[in-house]
Amino acid sequence: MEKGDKIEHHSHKGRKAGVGAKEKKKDKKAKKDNTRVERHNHRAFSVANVVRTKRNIQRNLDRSQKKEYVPLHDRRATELHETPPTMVVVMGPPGVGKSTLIRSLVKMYTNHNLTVVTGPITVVTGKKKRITLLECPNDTAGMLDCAKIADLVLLCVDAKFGFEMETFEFLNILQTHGFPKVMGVFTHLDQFKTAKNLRKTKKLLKQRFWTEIYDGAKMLYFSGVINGKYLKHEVKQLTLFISRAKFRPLVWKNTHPYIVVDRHEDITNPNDVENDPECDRTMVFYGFVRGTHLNPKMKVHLIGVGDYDMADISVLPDPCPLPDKERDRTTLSKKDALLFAPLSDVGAVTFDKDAVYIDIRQANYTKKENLAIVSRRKEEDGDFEKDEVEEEEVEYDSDAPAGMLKNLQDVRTSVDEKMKKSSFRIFKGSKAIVVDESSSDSEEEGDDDDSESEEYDTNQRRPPRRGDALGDADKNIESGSDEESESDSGNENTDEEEDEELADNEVDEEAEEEGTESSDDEDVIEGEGEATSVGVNHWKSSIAERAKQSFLERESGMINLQELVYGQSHKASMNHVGLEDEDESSSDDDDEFFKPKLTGSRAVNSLSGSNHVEALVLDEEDSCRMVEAPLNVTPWLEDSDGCLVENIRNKFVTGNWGKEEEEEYGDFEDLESGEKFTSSSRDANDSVDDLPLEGLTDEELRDYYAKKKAEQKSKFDNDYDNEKKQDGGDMNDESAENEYIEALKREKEARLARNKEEFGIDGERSRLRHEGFRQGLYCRVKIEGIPSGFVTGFDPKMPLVLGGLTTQETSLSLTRCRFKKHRWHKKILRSNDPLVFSIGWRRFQSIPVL
Ligand SMILES: Nc1nc2c(ncn2[C@@H]2O[C@H](COP(=O)(O)OP(=O)(O)OP(=O)(O)O)[C@@H](O)[C@H]2O)c(=O)[nH]1
Repeated sequence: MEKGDKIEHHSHKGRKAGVGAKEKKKDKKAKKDNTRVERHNHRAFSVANVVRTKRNIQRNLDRSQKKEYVPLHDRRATELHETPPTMVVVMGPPGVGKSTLIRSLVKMYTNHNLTVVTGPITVVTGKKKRITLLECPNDTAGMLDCAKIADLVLLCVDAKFGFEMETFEFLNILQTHGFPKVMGVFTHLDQFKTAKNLRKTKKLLKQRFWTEIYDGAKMLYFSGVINGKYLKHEVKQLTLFISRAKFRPLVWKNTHPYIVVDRHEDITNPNDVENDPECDRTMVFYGFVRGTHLNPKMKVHLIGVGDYDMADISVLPDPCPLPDKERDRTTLSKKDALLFAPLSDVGAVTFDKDAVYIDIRQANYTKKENLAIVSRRKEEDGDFEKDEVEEEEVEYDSDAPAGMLKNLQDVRTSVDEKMKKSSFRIFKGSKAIVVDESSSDSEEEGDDDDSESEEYDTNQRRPPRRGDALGDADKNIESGSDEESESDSGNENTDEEEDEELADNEVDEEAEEEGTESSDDEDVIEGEGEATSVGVNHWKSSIAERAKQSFLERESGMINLQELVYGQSHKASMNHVGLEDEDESSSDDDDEFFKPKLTGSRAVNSLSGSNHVEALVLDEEDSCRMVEAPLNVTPWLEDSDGCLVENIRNKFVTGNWGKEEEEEYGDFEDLESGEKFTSSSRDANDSVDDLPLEGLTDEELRDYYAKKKAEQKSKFDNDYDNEKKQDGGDMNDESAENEYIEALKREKEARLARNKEEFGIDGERSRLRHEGFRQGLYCRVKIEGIPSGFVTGFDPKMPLVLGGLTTQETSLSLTRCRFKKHRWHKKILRSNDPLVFSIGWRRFQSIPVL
C-alpha cells in the first residue's frame, strides 16, 4: 500500500435495540422538540481516588522507564539469507538432560535421530531461520567461550535438584560478558510424586530464576522422557519460543568477527609428522563467519591456543543452506529441514575444498580368502559357521569399478616390472625387442639389437598419433604376442585382422576369468609365458602406455618459463655439453637417428653454435636485474649546473626542506572550486593564526584557545542542529530521534544496495577483498604453526572458536580493570590468589599482585 492511500474501515453501525438505542432515540426526540436539558457531570472525568491514581501513574511511568534502553547500532546482516545461524547454547549441570534436549530438538526439526551429540549442530528451522545448537561443557574455560559466542542460552535445570553451582557460575560469567537472551528449561518434573509438591517447587524455581535473570524471563517445564526424548508438545513449545526470540546486538559481537569452528583438519605433510611427531601443524578450520566482517589480513585468536595470522581464507558453499527463496511456501518442508553436524557423525558425505569424502560404511571389497584375520577371529568367537551362511561373496563385473578393485588385489608384480619383461617386434620376422636389457640377452646379440632397443626408446618419446608408427607398434605388440602364444599352441595365423580379433577375444575371456580366478591361478598364468601375461593384464599395460604418452605430450607442449626468461640453468647447460660430448664420441659408431633429441627450447638453443654460447653466457647468473654497462659515476660528481648529486641532495633527510620545497611545488589551483593557491596566500592564511600567539602570556594564550574551541563547538552545534532539523522537521525530541534512527537504517540499507549493485554478481571476489568476509559466509581458514598438542589433546566437546582481533588488541596495551568478589567466595581476595582472566577472546590463569 502506498503511503498516501487511505485505509478503508467499516463504517460505524449504531445500536438499533437495547438501552443505548432507547436513550439515543429519546435524546434525538428531545433535541427535535427543543426540550433537551444540557447536563454536566463534573465528576465524570475527574480523579476519584487521588492516591490510587498517583500510584497508577507512577507505576506506568516506572514500567515504561524499565523498557527503555540505549539503542545499540545493530551490525548484523540485514538480509536474512546472509545471517549466520543463531547460536543456541544448551547449558546445565551434568546429567540434567542437555543431550536429551538437543536430541529432541533435532528430532523435532529434522526428524533425524541423533546418536552422538558433539560439536556444533546446525539445523534449518524455518524458511528464513537456522540455529546452531551447542552443548556447553561444565568447566570454566568452556563456559567462558560459550558466553562469548551465545545468542540464546537454554539453561537446563533439574527441577528435582534445584539450581546447582554450575548454573550460578554460568550466569555470573554471562553477566560479565554482556548478557545474551536466556531461557530456563526445567527437566525431571516427572519425578515429583504429588501435584502439590510440583506446584510449590515450580513457584519457587520461578521466583529464583526471575531474580537471577529478570522478571518475566521465559521458562519451560519438561515432564518426562519417552524413547530418550522429551514430550513432543513440550519440545514444540520450546521451538516456538526459539523462533520468536529477539536478540539484542551485544557490543562484543558487534565489534568482533568470529568463527565457531564446525570441524577442522590437520593438513600437515605426513612426512614431517613422521619425522617429528611434535612438529608444528598446518590446520584448516571450517565455520560460519559471525559478528562483523572478517578481514583476511586480520590476526585471529584460536581460543586456548594463541594468536595467528590466517595463511589462507576462502569461501565454501553453505553446507546447510536455507531453502530456495523462489519457492513460494509458507511452511518449511521436511526435505528442506537440513542438518549439519560434522562432529556428531551425521550423514556420510563430508565436503572439503577440493574433495568430497563419502563414508561407505559397510561396503567390503576384500576377497573372502583375504579376510583370514576376520574369519579367524570369528572362529575364535564360535559363530563362524553362522556368519559363513549369512555372508555370500558378491561377484562383480570385471569392468565395473568394484570388479576392477578386486582385480587389483590379485596383482603380484608392478606395472614397471611387467613393462620391463614385455617385448615386441616392429617388423614381421624381425627379432623381438625386450625392454630390460639386463634381463634379456640382447647385449650378447651385438650392436644391431642395441640400436633396435634404442629405436624403441626414441619412438616411444614421440607423441602418438592415430595410425602412427607407435599405434602400429601397439598392434604389433598384440599380434606379436599372439603369434608367440599361438605358435606355442601350434596354430599359426598370418592374417593381421584375424589376429587382432582373436587377441581381443582372448583378452576379454581372460579378463573375465581374472575376475573369478584366485591369485594362485594368476601366478600359474604368469609362469606360462610373458605373452600370456601381457594378454591377461592388457588393460593394465595400456594404462602405463597411455600414461607414458600423455606425459610425453605434456613434456613436448610444456614451456619452461624460467628457461625462456633466464636462459638455461648452468647445471642444465653443463649437462648439455656433457651430453653433446658423449654424443660426438658415440656418433662415430651410431647413426644420427639414434641421438637423444632435446625437447622444446633446449633443442632450439642447441641448433647453432653461437646461440649455444649466448645461452651459456646468459646461464651464468640471473641477468634481469643487472646493469649491462658499468656504472659511470662522473656525471654524478661533475661540478656544474646539471650535477646529479646536487639535484637530488634535497630529496634526503639531510637536505634543506625549507622554502625551497614550497617553491618547488609553486602555485596550484583547486580544480573543483576554481580557487587559486599561491605560496604568498598560504603564508597570509598561516599568519592569521600565528599572529596573536606572539608575545602572549600563558593566561591570554589559554583564553585564546578556549575562545577558539567555543567557536568551533558552536559552529558544529549549529551544523548538527540544522542537519537534525532537516531530517526530523519540527518534531519533538523523541520522534525526531526515532526518525533519525530510521534515517540511519535507511541510509545503511541504501549503502548496502549500492555496494551490491556496484560489485555486481561477478564482483564477489573484489567485494570480499574490500569488505572482508561478511557474516553468514561459510569459510575455510588455514592456519600454520599450530602446536602439536592442539591436535593430540583435542576434545570435541570443547567449543572451538576463532576470534578476530582488532588492531589495538594485537599491540601491547594497558588495561584497567576492577575485581568484583564472587558472592560465594568467603575470603577476601589477596595477592597471589590464582585467578582466571577472560580478556577479549583470550583467557588465561594468573596470580596477580593486588
Ligand atoms: N526421568 C527423567 N529422566 C531424564 C529427564 N531428562 C533427562 N533424563 C535422563 O537423564 C539421563 C542423562 O541425560 P543426558 O541428556 O545425557 O544429560 P546431559 O546433561 O547431557 O549429561 P552430561 O552429558 O553428562 O552432561 C538420561 O538417561 C536421560 O534419559 C527427565 O526429564 N526425566
